[in-house]
Amino acid sequence: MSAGNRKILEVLNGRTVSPPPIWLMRQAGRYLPEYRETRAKAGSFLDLCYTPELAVEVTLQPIRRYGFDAAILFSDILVIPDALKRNVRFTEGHGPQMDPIDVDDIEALEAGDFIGYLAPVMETVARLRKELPAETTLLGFCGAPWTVATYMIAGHGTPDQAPARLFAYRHPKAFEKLLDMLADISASYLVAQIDAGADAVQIFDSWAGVLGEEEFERFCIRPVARMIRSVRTQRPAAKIIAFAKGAGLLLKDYRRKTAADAIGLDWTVPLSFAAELQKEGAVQGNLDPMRVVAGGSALEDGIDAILQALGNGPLIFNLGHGITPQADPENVAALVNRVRGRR
Ligand SMILES: Cc1c2[nH]c(c1CCC(=O)O)Cc1[nH]c(c(CCC(=O)O)c1C)Cc1[nH]c(c(CCC(=O)O)c1C)Cc1[nH]c(c(C)c1CCC(=O)O)C2
Repeated sequence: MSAGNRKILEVLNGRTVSPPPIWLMRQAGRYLPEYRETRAKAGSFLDLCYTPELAVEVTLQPIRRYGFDAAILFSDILVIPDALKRNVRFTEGHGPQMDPIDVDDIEALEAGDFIGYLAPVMETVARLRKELPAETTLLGFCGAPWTVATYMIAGHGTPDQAPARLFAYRHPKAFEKLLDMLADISASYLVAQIDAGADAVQIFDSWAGVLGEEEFERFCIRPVARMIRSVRTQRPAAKIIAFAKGAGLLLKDYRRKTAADAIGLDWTVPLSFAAELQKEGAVQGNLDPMRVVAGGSALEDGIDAILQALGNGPLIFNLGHGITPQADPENVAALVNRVRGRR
């Protein structure tokens, strides 16, 4: 089977595939016992990301179990600040942490040989492309500049990204410089993943939803548009999914101005609006991850509503955000079967 038969690439080329192809954000993760087993063998979470043998194994686990149409490289969006020497660490129960960046640090920030530093990630991508079934699309990814910057500024996750919003108002020049730098190195990082064998890439802007209209334009649309232009200048055939969680009505602008091949939708996007967005190109989403935890009719009704509203256009079936550790693996099997029409 040639790459031309990979269903997700079909959809990214604007075609309708029926039933729609499916993968899940965070499909490799703690809800799977085999993930927890491999995770226990790695030292830290970053060791797992930087050990190709283990990263390949956890990427393949959900493909073996469910036969998803895409595998997503196992890594994290915070490998970029890690490569920028921000001392990133993941401690049990605390989420990610790193040294918070200030104005002077931004002036001094140098990309250095970040691609060399991230060579294990590219090796994971290359090994995956060799090991995956021919019909499975391999997705690379990175964080969008705004979302990565929120962690770099606070030094950890926060409920509303107040530290980054405040920093952006107080130090607009330094903040813009940080976003531009992240856009440029993230574009190079995506190009390196494509060269290593990724068929398409997704840009995660998980914190887009905390911004006002003007800030969304400056901090999300502008840098992501810059990244996509840069990737396409270097690799004209690149296929790109952009996921701006919580962007709501602003998704129309987001699609037009970034020119992404598909836009990811979270579960708060009304299906009638999603159908309107779909008239302008492919969409991905948008089942509430809690429906997968609930199972039963909550799961079935959620799936059916999406298929009914979006199944007759270019759709990549997905969740509206990552699957959570509480999800029952049996419910994921039921989800895949129902989307594929094996009720
Ligand atoms: C914001 C963000 C991060 N990482 C990511 C985002 C954007 C998407 C989103 O919003 O979910 C993206 C990400 N993180 C991970 C992947 C792997 C690929 C996949 O299966 O989707 C991807 C695509 C693995 C991971 N990244 C992380 C885990 C869990 C850590 C573990 O297994 O010990 C996994 C499987 C850790 C992580 N990494 C991050 C946080 C906030 C956390 C801690 C929260 C948590 O524990 O769930 C940053």
